[in-house]
Amino acid sequence: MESLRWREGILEILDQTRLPLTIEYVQSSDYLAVANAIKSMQVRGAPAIGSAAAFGYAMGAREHQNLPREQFLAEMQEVKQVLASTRPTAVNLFWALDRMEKKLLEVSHLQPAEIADILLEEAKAIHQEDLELNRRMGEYGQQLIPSGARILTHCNAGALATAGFGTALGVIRAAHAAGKQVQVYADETRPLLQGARLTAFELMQDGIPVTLITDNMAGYLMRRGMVDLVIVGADRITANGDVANKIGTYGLAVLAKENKIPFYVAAPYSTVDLTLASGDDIPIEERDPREITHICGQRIAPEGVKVFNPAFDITPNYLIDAIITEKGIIRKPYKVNLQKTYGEGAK
Ligand SMILES: CSC[C@H]1O[C@H](OP(=O)(O)O)[C@H](O)[C@@H]1O
Repeated sequence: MESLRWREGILEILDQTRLPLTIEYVQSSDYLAVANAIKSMQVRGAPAIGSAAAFGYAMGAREHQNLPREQFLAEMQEVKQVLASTRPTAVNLFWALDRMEKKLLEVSHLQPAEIADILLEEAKAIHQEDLELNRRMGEYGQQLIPSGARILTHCNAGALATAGFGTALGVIRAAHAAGKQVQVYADETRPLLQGARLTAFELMQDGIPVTLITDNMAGYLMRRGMVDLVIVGADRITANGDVANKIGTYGLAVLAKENKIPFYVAAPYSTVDLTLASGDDIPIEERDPREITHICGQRIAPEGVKVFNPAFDITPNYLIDAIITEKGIIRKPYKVNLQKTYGEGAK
């Protein structure tokens, strides 16, 4: 099951708002449709958002390819701005758009139609690269997974959040494939239930033992010695190793520290943002109050109740035991080791 796929000139997006009950690919015919799919979370998950935006940018180029070059280039700035305005926290969105714009500028001397073809190939390359990175990350990360491990995870950092295989779930898949008999506790992850709807779905499809719990049960399991490690994804990792991830991640990290349980983050280079010094600098998306007052369209809270709905939180670096990447396992001191791995001049 792919979060998105390019089929005969059309971007098909798996509508994750309808999973797991309905498996439906929606066809996005233009970049505005892709922007709406990102904003409405039909496609979600940091790397998947990056891929979708890359294809959206390429589709924008195709839509405008009959314009004179100067007008074409001007329109492409609007395309980038619309896609960049969809969600603020996952840096993969901006990483992908910057990479697409860089490619555009490299070939801006060509005819718009030629540029559009080149941009489509770049979007395909971003998508394929993410899949390859996830598999590499999985191989490195599974070295941290003892046989028989009972793993707690939060939200969905699986194939549905990426171009395939997953980041945190990619590590779990690789451990399972290596014969390590892992079992997973999946936080349901209020308010949008990515854990209940997506992670449980993915792991059951793969035959990986998964038990669904509510978010407020995590502490109970950890204190009772039912969890050997926690592994989550990320939406942005800053230069000092602070991590933005789905709301509730910070609480899990505190509970893990309190119970002396290893806490791991899995993410590719496109999630690392060395331009930000710390997690305090990461914009945190606030979403529609209806995501909290309603479930499946059914009101569960009083009309008019005040709501606060931050979609992410920040886990400070001292609570993170290792960051699993496609280049290996990164440990403290994160500022030094992230710079060494991803900074200027890194190999
Ligand atoms: C592999 S990154 C997945 C990451 O994205 C999720 O957020 P959302 O579902 O709102 O896009 C969550 O933070 C996951 O850890």
